[in-house]
Amino acid sequence: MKKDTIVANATPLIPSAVGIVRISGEDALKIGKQIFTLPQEIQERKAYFGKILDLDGSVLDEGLFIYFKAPKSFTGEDVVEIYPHGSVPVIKKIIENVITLGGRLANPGEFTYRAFLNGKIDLTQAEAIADLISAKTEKASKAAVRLLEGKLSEKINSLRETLLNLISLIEAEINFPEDVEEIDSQLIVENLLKVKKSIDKLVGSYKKGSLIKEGIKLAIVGRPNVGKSSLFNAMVGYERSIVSSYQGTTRDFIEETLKIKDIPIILLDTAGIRETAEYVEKLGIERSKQKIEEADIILFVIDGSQGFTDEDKKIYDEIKNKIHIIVINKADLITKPLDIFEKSDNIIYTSSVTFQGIKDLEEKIIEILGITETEDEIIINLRHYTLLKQAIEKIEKVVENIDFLIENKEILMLDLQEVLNYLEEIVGHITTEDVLGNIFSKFCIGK
Ligand SMILES: Nc1nc2c(c(=O)[nH]1)N(C=O)[C@@H](CNc1ccc(C(=O)N[C@@H](CCC(=O)O)C(=O)O)cc1)CN2
Ligand SMILES: Nc1nc2c(ncn2[C@@H]2O[C@H](COP(=O)(O)OP(=O)(O)OP(=O)(O)O)[C@@H](O)[C@H]2O)c(=O)[nH]1
Ligand SMILES: [Mg+2]
Repeated sequence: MKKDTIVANATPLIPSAVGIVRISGEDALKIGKQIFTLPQEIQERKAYFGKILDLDGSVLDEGLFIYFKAPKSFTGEDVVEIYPHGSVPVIKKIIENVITLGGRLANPGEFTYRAFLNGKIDLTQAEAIADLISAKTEKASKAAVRLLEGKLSEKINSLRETLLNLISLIEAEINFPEDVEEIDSQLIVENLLKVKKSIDKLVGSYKKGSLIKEGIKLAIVGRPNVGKSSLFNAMVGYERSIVSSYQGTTRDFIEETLKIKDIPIILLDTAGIRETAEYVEKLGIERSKQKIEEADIILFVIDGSQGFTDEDKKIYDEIKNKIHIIVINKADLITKPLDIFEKSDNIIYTSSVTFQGIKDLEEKIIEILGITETEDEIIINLRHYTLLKQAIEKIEKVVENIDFLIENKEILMLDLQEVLNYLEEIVGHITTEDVLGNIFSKFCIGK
């Protein structure tokens, strides 16, 4: 079946130095030749400078033209790229003309989808492209690039091989019981545990992966007037939140994003929690409590000059089971450390006046999250995480029931096949339309 030829801008439609229009499909070159002045014979993968023509032959712009001959292109199909200046009307006109000449506007993610269908990239690599484009920090882009380079695929493929070997041994025994040695369950268990260990490690990296990708929600919590908003401002670096000596200054929560050691942080200033609040303040306190629920870490702030009051204690009891750091603020007003918490490693003294302790607090946040530098693969994708978890669960069941399964090799086969399927789904050897639709619909046009 002949696939239609698709076209889209590969660069955003905003005024810029240079833009790219990408055409992919069987007619890419035929169409491209009608809208660009080229020599009679052109070579593939060579940049040509020339005029970009309108359909009436008039000149739209001058630019570059590159022809990537199938299958040596991003999509694996014939691809033509036209590089005009980054002028919005020019780019739009080129696309319109390509459509008039028989092309069709690409759906979001369709170039990448074709690269996947044509075996140029696997599913994890396609997902990596989306992650790379949307990465907000260098750490996130590095993790995505490793995925794009196929590092996860390599790992998954080597695990698949181990499973396939096991499956073929068992299959041989089922089909030719006379000719092959009986497999002992020890060997199966050993191999499965080896596979499980690798998967465990990947699964364990997901928390870090999602922190790197999505950021960390940090809520500043405490009773009124302890200096939450002052701390918030000190951390974001400007007077974002209103500070005053009046209790109940912050009514609604306030959110700002910042980076600590290249990790995106969503910092929340909340209303001081107290019981004797009036109506509007009460609404704010309700919101604070809701934000506490959603936060990854709580910065529990007390006023060092007043010590640990009964009111503090009440709030502390509500948050102490969540990951938290105790911030003893207004440290400039005290001369000796408070001896209120027996022995917690998670106490930091800060002052929003002298800025003492702010750096330590930031370091403590990173330490508490356990984000250390590693070169190991990091799972940044929920789909991968879910499938890996399912694979682990199945392996555990098999190991648990190995005595039964070794006597019932057909069932054992099916179980191992199921583990294998989870891994195949990750790289995209087995997929449903739904999964693919879901993945590629998240792309932007032109990708
Ligand atoms: N101009 C331009 N820049 C781009 C892209 C693009 O499509 N066009 N990309 C789009 O995402 C990324 C690069 N991805 C690409 C991947 C493969 C091939 C390619 O031509 N592959 C051939 C030849 C490989 C080779 O010579 O080693 C192949 O795989 O056969 C091109 C771009 C980022 N930069
Ligand atoms: N000396 C000193 N004063 C501080 C410090 N941090 C805050 N303050 C003062 O404490 C008062 C209350 O500060 P805020 O930051 O508004 O307190 P809050 O916890 O946000 O209060 P609510 O929004 O009412 O819950 C203000 O007068 C601040 O100037 C500090 O580290 N040292
Ligand atoms: Mg406040």
